[in-house]
Amino acid sequence: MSLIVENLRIDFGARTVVHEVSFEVSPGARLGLIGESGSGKSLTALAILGLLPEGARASGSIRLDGEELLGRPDRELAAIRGDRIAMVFQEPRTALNPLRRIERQIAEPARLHGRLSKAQTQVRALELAELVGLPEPAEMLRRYPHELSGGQRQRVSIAAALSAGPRYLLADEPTTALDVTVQSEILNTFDSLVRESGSGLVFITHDLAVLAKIADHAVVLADGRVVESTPVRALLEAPQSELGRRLLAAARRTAFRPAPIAREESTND
Ligand SMILES: Nc1ncnc2c1ncn2[C@@H]1O[C@H](COP(=O)(O)OP(=O)(O)OP(=O)(O)O)[C@@H](O)[C@H]1O
Repeated sequence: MSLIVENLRIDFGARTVVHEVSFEVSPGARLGLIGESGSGKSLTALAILGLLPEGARASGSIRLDGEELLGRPDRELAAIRGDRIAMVFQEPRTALNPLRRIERQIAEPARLHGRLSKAQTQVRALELAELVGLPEPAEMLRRYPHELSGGQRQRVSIAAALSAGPRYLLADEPTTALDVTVQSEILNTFDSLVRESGSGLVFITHDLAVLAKIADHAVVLADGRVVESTPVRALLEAPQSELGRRLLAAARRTAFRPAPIAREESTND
């Protein structure tokens, strides 16, 4: 049982943006995809979900518990999304439907995949809202996304992603769009929930300090290529790639910088 990405390549016409990327994650394992902006992290995650943008062509292999996903019709991939693999996106504002109450969005994957009655759905939504730390959860469930803060919206996205109990969870920089004080709280909530759920995690980030909190294994991407694949501890102690060394130096600078400066940089991100 695992999610295996093998020699994944993504092209836009004649331009190759992801080159022969391979990694594997099993339920309960925590893998981080780390690289600078434009290195192909998001496209790799979108390829796994079958959600690549128009014009992108993927080749290689993506196997979910033994089944090939690449080339599967969208109808079949849609049945897998949210159920066996779920994703938390960078920007919760766009990930949520503005016209639906929070309760419906949180429980949507569980309901869609046919596991719960209406009454059970309501109970599950409340349970998840409490789990992800939404304040006054019963009242929050009646609101619409625009009536929540960015951090609260991201908590809703995390609850929705975990709702159907997916075996694998992809998270694309789920805290970068948030204020720095909210970031670490949400990261902690996310971390403990994923641990409890036992889902396999693919966590995307450009920040080694964040990666160190959440992942056990790191796949370092530069210009769409894997330049290092190693336990996070080894990456923190002795990075083997040039990019690994740069990411470590950047993480050390952030860690020793006074808080107000770090906050200013983070909101400009
Ligand atoms: N729709 C598109 N059409 C053409 N090129 C694209 C498209 N989407 C992404 N790319 C290119 O593919 C490359 C990888 O993009 P991707 O979004 O995966 O990077 P990333 O590592 O997730 O970056 P970031 O950290 O900024 O989100 C980039 O060079 C980008 O310009």
